[in-house]
Amino acid sequence: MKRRFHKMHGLGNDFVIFDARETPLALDAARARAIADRRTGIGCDQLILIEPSAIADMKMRIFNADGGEVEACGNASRCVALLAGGGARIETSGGVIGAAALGDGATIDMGEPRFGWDEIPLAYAMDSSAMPVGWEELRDPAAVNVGNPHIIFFVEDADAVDLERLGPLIEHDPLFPQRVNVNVASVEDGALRLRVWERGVGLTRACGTGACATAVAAIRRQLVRGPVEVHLPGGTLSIDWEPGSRIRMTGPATHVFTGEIELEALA
Ligand SMILES: N[C@@H](CCC[C@H](N)C(=O)O)C(=O)O
Repeated sequence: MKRRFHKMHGLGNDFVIFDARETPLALDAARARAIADRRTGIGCDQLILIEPSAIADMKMRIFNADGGEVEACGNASRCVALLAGGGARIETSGGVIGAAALGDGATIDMGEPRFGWDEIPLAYAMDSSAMPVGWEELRDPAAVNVGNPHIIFFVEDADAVDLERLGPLIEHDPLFPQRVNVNVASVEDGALRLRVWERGVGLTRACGTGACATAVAAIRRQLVRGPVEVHLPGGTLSIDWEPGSRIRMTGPATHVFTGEIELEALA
């Protein structure tokens, strides 16, 4: 049977989105990998499955290109908000988030960040706001869970970091029992320049949860004040947060095309 999908992106972080609210769709890791494969499948950074929810307007399930199911995706949340139109409460395995579509983008209430070492999670106890660890020139990071786990390094020049080499080393370090998304950021004129090595994908054009985690870590260190603009290779997000409150992320979402795929032909 052919299934309809939407190809969408948020700042170049791209998705294949299936609406499975009426007709269930079985997606395992092998099938997710086959669809995400840019040579033989449709190609995307993440696969998104919209399902019915008992506690919100809909449920969003997220699969990385490596087939692993994960808890949160900021850029996909804006795309799903655009598809839903208007406002929606979206259940994810990282928590319920609130979405409001606005023209060609959306504002998302991404919930409260978590800082406990066991909430990130880290393998052993330490202060997640100033971690006494380092990998080559990347030192003194902070870790934040915004539904999914992130580590953030503040550096002089984010563009100068060899993230393609260091990203996978850090992602797979035993300090992170669930692996981790790796962010390198520099402060520029009260804004943040950010590059992200995403867990289960690699370098992406943008990462919404990475922008949220980095803004929160930078505000906690008093490097910037919210709302802060976060400049990623694919474009800019605005992130607002103050200690004790929920994170708000605003940015664009783009519908590229609607297609059909014969799932049985894959994997
Ligand atoms: N691209 C996303 C994050 C997707 C999940 C991430 N790779 C993880 O494994 O946690 C975003 O925009 O937030």
